[in-house]
Amino acid sequence: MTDHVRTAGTEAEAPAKHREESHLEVTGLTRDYGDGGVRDATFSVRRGQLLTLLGPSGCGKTTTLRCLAGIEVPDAGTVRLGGRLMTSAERRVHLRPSKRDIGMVFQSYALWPHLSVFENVAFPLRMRGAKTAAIRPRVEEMLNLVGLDGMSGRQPGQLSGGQQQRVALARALVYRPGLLLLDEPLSNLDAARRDSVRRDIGRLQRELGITAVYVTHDQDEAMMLSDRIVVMRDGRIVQDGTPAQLLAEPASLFVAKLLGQTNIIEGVFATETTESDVDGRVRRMAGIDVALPHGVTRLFARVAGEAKVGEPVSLVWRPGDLLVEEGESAGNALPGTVEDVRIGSSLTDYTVDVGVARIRVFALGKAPVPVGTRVTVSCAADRALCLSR
Ligand SMILES: Nc1ncnc2c1ncn2[C@@H]1O[C@H](COP(=O)(O)OP(=O)(O)OP(=O)(O)O)[C@@H](O)[C@H]1O
Repeated sequence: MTDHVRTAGTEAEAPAKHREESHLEVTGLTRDYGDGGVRDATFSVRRGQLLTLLGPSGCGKTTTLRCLAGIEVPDAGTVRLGGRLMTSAERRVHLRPSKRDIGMVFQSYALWPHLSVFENVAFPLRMRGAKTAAIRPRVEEMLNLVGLDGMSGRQPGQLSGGQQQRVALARALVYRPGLLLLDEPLSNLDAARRDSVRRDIGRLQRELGITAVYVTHDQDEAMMLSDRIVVMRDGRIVQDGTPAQLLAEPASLFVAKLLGQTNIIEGVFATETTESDVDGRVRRMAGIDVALPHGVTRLFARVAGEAKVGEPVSLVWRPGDLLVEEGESAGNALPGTVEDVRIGSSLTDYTVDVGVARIRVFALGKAPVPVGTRVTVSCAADRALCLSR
């Protein structure tokens, strides 16, 4: 599934073509705090792409980012940016953060409160000795790009959280760094501002062609922004791929659950068949026996990860893939009773009690099925997943 480069050798051994493709290469990165940190992380990011480190709190995302920034010194591994060695624990190479050509955006904005918006954004240019005449147009261009033209004279305290984060973004990008690092930049914002700042980050990163590493525990942010996602758990990388690959082929239940709302139905992997998809790839399909109150029913799903016949497995149905119909229904379906209906602006959110589980369904239907109705919930077999428990 990986289309990125894993380079195990030294800089001299890394093939030139690979170095060209991978703008950032991280190999065997380890920072051991005893009880936490990051272990043996290997991943790479192509030029102009955005990679997200996704995982629950404490899984090592920030530690990894700090090692990339040079704020943290790893115990083992290498970090190479644009072919240049930033860190090699083995060779005792460790470039200071200011020597790395990296821009950073933090959850806390980290603006200088006593400086104006203009001076905050101008700061990295002044640090690098830019001429005063060159500073004004660059700062104004950046403020324009983040939608803050006309606010350059204000102090950070006179701005909303979203505006402050835009200033931080402008400051990080004003000297066009080779790499942009973002650590949970939306966490302090309310839902509406989060959405608009997220869009701006995506647009700017694409328009400026910046290579970026983004840290979050929010799967929606990761799915919407990323070219690739690296999933972390307990300090280790457990899977990486494009958002579509991870959704379609999660390697474990942990990854499937992390990537969004899931309904889990327990069963036993009873039969296996294979079928070819439209691209001619052979897929494993499982028949899963689920024990309902009135007997066993067999449901079908694509096999993801390492699940094997005879094992207890989890059948994963995603709420957006399901259909609720009144009465009986043939196919890959479970009977149940509508327990709750929430009508949202674009979706109806059902909870259906199927005896062995409560199933959430996000449906587009305009005339919702009322609470108490006997229904069937169905899922196309190629949308359902069979994963080891
Ligand atoms: N300076 C440190 N000293 C000791 N342990 C640390 C230090 N920094 C982080 N840790 C531990 O390392 C683990 C990973 O921390 P890290 O901040 O990288 O996680 P995270 O995935 O970014 O979490 P969050 O989403 O909560 O920010 C945690 O168990 C944390 O307690």
